[in-house]
Amino acid sequence: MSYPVFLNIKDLSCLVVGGGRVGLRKARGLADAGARVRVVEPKPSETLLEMEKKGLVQIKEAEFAPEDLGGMRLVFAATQKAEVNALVAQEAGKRGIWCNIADAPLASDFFLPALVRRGDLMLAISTGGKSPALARKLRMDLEKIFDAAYLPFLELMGRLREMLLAQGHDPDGHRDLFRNLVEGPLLEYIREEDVEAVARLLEPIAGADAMALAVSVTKEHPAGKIPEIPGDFSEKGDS
Ligand SMILES: C[C@@]1(CC(=O)O)c2cc3[nH]c(cc4nc(cc5[nH]c(cc(n2)[C@H]1CCC(=O)O)[C@@](C)(CC(=O)O)[C@@H]5CCC(=O)O)C(CC(=O)O)=C4CCC(=O)O)c(CCC(=O)O)c3CC(=O)O
Ligand SMILES: NC(=O)C1=CN([C@@H]2O[C@H](COP(=O)(O)OP(=O)(O)OC[C@H]3O[C@@H](n4cnc5c(N)ncnc54)[C@H](O)[C@@H]3O)[C@@H](O)[C@H]2O)C=CC1
Repeated sequence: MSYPVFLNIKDLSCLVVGGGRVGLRKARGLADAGARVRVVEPKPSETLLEMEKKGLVQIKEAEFAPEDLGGMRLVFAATQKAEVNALVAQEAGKRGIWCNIADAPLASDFFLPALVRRGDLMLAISTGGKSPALARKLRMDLEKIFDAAYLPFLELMGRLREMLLAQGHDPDGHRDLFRNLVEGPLLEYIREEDVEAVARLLEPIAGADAMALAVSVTKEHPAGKIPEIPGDFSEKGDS
């Protein structure tokens, strides 16, 4: 039985051993979450070198050596060689560093879910390592249900909550209000980019600011478009 968490890894030093297809995916996810990513890879690909140019990762062009683990908090063993991955895991274990092993789920300290991201909304899917192909398929199914409109929808809910909490705390009153908003037609109006209808729903809370709020949320985040979201590979379809 695993324990799900959302880690704050901003500025955390993370090591990816092996920058092939899998290592690259892990490195990208880490960089998108703001980690300091080092990749140990004797033959870096063009894509990996591009990432280094953009300042997303730092490459050490060499084979893994245990001293690479110095100062690291998370490590990903992602070479195609089982014995190298096992060595990485063993050395990380000695140092108390959490390790993800690409070819040995059961020996890993943690593994990664498939992700649907819509701004701060994040759905994580795990099959406990039984079927990554199923995790990927479910991710694609969920992307259709949780479409781009969820991004402005959640932005708006966040702003309304801020406004109300600034006016004072009233947990009981707020609960009903927020429940009605998330269960009502607001999402549909955002999807249709119907600014007037959104404003009408917001009026009881935002008063004179309702229209400005409705415009800013729908114009800043038009429902039809998903902006580049850190950590979002979901739109790329493939893994
Ligand atoms: C245990 C885990 C460890 C970890 O990496 O954290 C792991 C392990 C392994 N994956 C393997 C294969 C594939 N992995 C994918 C895809 C993803 N794999 C991911 C996670 C995980 N993979 C962790 C468990 C997650 C869970 O299920 O709970 C995802 C969700 C997230 C991510 O990696 O970012 C990402 C989907 C992202 C997306 O698309 O949204 C595909 C799909 C494809 O490419 O089409 C295939 C081929 C099809 C298949 O095998 O199912 C093999 C080789 C098996 C072999 O040799 O045959 C192993 C090793 C083994 O099982 O021994
Ligand atoms: N966890 C996951 O999501 C998945 C895991 N896998 C497993 O992940 C592993 C890697 O798969 P791919 O990325 O497709 O392989 P790949 O062959 O594309 O990449 C492996 C990389 O490791 C590098 N490497 C080899 N020896 C090294 C060393 N001593 N030090 C540093 N780097 C070294 C190679 O130069 C190569 O670039 C395989 O064991 C595979 O079974 C495969 C698919 C998905």
